[in-house]
Amino acid sequence: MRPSPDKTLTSRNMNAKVRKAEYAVRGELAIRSEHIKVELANGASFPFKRVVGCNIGNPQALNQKPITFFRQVASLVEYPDLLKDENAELTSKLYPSDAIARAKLLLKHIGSVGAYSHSQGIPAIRENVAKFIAERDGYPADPSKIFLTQGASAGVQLTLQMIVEHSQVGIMIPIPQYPLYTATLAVLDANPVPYYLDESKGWGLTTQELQRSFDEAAEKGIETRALVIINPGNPTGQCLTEENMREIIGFCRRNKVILLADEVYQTNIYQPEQRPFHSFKKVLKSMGPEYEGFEMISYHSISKGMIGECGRRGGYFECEGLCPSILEQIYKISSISLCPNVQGQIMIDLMVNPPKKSDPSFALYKQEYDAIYYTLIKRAKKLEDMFNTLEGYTCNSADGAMYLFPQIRLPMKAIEAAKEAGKEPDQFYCLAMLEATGVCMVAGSGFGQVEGTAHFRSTFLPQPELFDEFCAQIEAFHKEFMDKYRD
Ligand SMILES: Cc1ncc(COP(=O)(O)O)c(CN[C@@H]2CONC2=O)c1O
Repeated sequence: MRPSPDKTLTSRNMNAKVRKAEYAVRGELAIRSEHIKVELANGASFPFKRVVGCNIGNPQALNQKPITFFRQVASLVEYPDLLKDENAELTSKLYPSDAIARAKLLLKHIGSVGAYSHSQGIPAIRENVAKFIAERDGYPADPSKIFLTQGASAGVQLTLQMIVEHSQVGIMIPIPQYPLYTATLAVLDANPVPYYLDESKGWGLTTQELQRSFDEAAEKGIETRALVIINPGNPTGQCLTEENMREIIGFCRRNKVILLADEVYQTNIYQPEQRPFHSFKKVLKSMGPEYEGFEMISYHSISKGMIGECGRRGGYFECEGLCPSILEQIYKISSISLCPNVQGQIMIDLMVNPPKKSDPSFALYKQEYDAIYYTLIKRAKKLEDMFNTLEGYTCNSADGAMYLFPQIRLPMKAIEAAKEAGKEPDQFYCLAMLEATGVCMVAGSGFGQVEGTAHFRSTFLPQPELFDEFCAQIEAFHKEFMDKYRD
């Protein structure tokens, strides 16, 4: 397409695949919420005092306190002079001995946080990740098959790039799904192959639905090569049973599909007795030698859990059953970006190797970790219960992750008004909520949903001291909205 007279690059002649990509978590609602923040700061009046960002799982943006030990180590490696003998007396007053020891050990492996590291990630940290995986699962892990990344997002994008050979390749994704996947597939010009989670069964997943989705794609000439499983689910919060996981692995093997196991919420587990987290690595290895060579990639991140160090951009993926030549290609692609940022890698090390019971910092670490964990459980339940009292709402509980995804049944008048405004009904509802309360959600249409249904996703992260106000604002808004559009 010819560029316009004064610009070489325009939205018309840019890469059409990039133009097609959408990421609702930071889409229209998030953009409007940012504008409102500026207007509020400039003295504009709104029927609320503050914007509450429930659109993104970003705990520290909502005043969640970072884990003290992690920040102590991070600050020491950032300014190594604090570790010099001449500063020992001052530093020992400010920092516990195990934080000082950890910082020194890390610097022994790293040299400087300002230096490029190994492109696959610092070997000593990858060894700690492998130890963590082995202890978690009871099966060995190989550091040479672990890649540290700029958040799990970068790992997902890199590995999908490896798999998508041409525009007939299909990648199976859950509906509802986290839009990192559809956005990345759009840029790669690949085919999202949707399989539906069953809301009436707690967002359950059946192999019958997987096979239906796979076969339907095949009939269209799509060559499905991978299956994305998000466990615990985002936006839906469900946690898979071991039996279901074995069935899923069986489906992948029968259909020669690589399993992409997104497990970034593996410690956000709120019913550990009834629905504990099982890694796909553990379940796979428990299925015995006939599954030798099964191809799988598992992802983890420092952005979630009780850590919430989203801005540092740290994550990893573990490769299972991939050809050595593919691992070499993954390394080559990783090396083009030189290395993941070193402070993010350090946070991965701290995530997989936190203070132990015998360490001076363990008591504080456990106290902080548990405090965050139990308040997440409490807020999840409170918000779920509130949603289920609202007219037209039904909301499944969150077994895990950081979100609730209520279905909303809106009056026909509201649906017609949404159509008039050129919006999906749930987007229209969320925009109205934002303008009335300052609470920013993400419409279900941004995650995919059964045709004719409407949902939105809310985090349960607003700080405990504001949570009652937050809930009351939504209740009041919803009543007013339903009265306004009552059929
Ligand atoms: C399922 C899932 N996978 C990967 C990521 C990426 O994490 P990194 O920060 O490690 O790249 C996220 C982030 N969750 C987004 C961000 O906040 N809210 C969300 O839905 C996620 O929810």
